Amino acid sequence: MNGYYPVMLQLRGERCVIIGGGRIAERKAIGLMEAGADTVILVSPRITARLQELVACGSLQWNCRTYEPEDATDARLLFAATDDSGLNRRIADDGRRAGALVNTVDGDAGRGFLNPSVVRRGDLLIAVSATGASPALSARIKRELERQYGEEYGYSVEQLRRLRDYVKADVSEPGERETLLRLAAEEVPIRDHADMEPKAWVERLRAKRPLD
Ligand SMILES: C[C@@]1(CC(=O)O)C2=NC(=C\c3[nH]c(c(CCC(=O)O)c3CC(=O)O)Cc3[nH]c(c(CC(=O)O)c3CCC(=O)O)/C=C3\N/C(=C\2)[C@@H](CCC(=O)O)[C@]3(C)CC(=O)O)/[C@H]1CCC(=O)O
Ligand SMILES: NC(=O)c1ccc[n+]([C@@H]2O[C@H](COP(=O)([O-])OP(=O)(O)OC[C@H]3O[C@@H](n4cnc5c(N)ncnc54)[C@H](O)[C@@H]3O)[C@@H](O)[C@H]2O)c1
Repeated sequence: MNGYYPVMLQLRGERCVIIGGGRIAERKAIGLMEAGADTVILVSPRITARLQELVACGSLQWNCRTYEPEDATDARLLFAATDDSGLNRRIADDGRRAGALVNTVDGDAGRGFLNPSVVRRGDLLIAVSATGASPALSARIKRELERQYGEEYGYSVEQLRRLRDYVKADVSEPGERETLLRLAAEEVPIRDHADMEPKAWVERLRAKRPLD
């Protein structure tokens, strides 16, 4: 076991702090925003043009200066994303002392968290990691998954969620609930957008494979 444990973090309302403003900090910032993080703070004397645009439209806060240890205080996630590996190590130590989860972009992968490569299709989120052995392999597998799981999965997962809410409220027998939800998951992706009303869908599933 290499010690890595995958989780899905809910970042709404959580303070995410990125130290550095280069190409890699930009990728981390965009990944946070795609996840719906609403409190993202950049600390760097220089930032990329794309990051400047995001600051200008109010999506990110930018503290235009070099790192100070106080930046690590109260961060839920802290990214040490400068081009100075000694500094990245100090940032990571400060962050851990302050109780933050820390990502270090330059290879100090033994502690803290790593970013996986991500495919998003609405509420379907597929994350791939080679846990530092090969980011290039993670990116390649992501491209393969993007082809296999197209945009239609976004709509499908939305419908599956509605169906599940309906079934949880309306089907009391646990075995029947599980069978219906498993059969529905096997039907996706849904290409025909007609009649995905949960009630009608359940009726069709029951007709397709009658339940005891
Ligand atoms: C998945 C992804 C997510 C993201 O960054 O958000 C990510 N790297 C991506 C791409 C990528 N990064 C690099 C290449 C060039 C090929 C190569 O070097 O292999 C490519 C390929 C490309 O660009 O296609 C270079 C690189 N990466 C790290 C170092 C430092 C080191 O290890 O020493 C260096 C060397 C720098 C140098 O040479 O100086 C370190 C890390 N990169 C990680 C994640 C973590 C491990 C995840 C894993 O193993 O799965 C980890 C440990 C820490 C972290 O950053 O969390 C993102 C995919 C984006 C996508 O989805 O398309
Ligand atoms: N994780 C990955 O996927 C990955 C991929 C390639 C490279 N890297 C590593 O990431 C590092 C950063 O790469 P980059 O392309 O973003 O570099 P870059 O040179 O474009 O950016 C470095 C940033 O750090 C900022 N910085 C420097 N000193 C600072 C300080 N004291 N306080 C605050 N900010 C400071 C600079 O202003 C700049 O914005 C590289 O050195 C490399 O080791 C990681």
